[in-house]
Amino acid sequence: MTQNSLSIYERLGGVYSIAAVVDDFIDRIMVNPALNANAKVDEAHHRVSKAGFKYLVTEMVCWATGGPQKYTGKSMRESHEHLAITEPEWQVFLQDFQDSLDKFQVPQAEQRELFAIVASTKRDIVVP
Ligand code: HEM
Repeated sequence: MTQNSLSIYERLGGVYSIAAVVDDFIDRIMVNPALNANAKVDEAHHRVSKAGFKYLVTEMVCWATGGPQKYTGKSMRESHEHLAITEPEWQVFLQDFQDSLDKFQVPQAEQRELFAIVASTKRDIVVP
């Protein structure tokens, strides 16, 4: 199998690597004052357990990158529409994501693919 035929899940190093990045990323966003300035986000971030949140996001990223996991949480629209997330909040979220990917030295090609996956969910998450 050549390098290019590996799924992005495999190129990232599978569940252990993905879970480590998600762990760091969720630690950033759950305490980010710019995101918690949205009262609905702040309420939800303090209601849900960090461990459960990390579990669901890890499951989803593994599934979305071609891993064997199945995502068992709610749809992106269902889990975010009550939060009224704005474009500026989305940009703050993306910067935290960038910082986590850089910290773990995820290569540029994989970063581009991950940002494309994230972008594909935007219309279900950000208010128009
Ligand atoms: C690609 C982008 C995103 C992904 C993949 C994602 C993923 C998830 C997942 C898997 C859940 C749990 C769903 C469930 O409970 O079954 C969730 C909930 C949540 N997300 Fe996101 N999310 C994204 C963007 C955002 C943004 C930009 C924010 C803003 C800070 C945010 C804040 C939250 C909050 C606060 C919850 C808990 C909602 C509640 O239980 O009331 N998410 N997200």
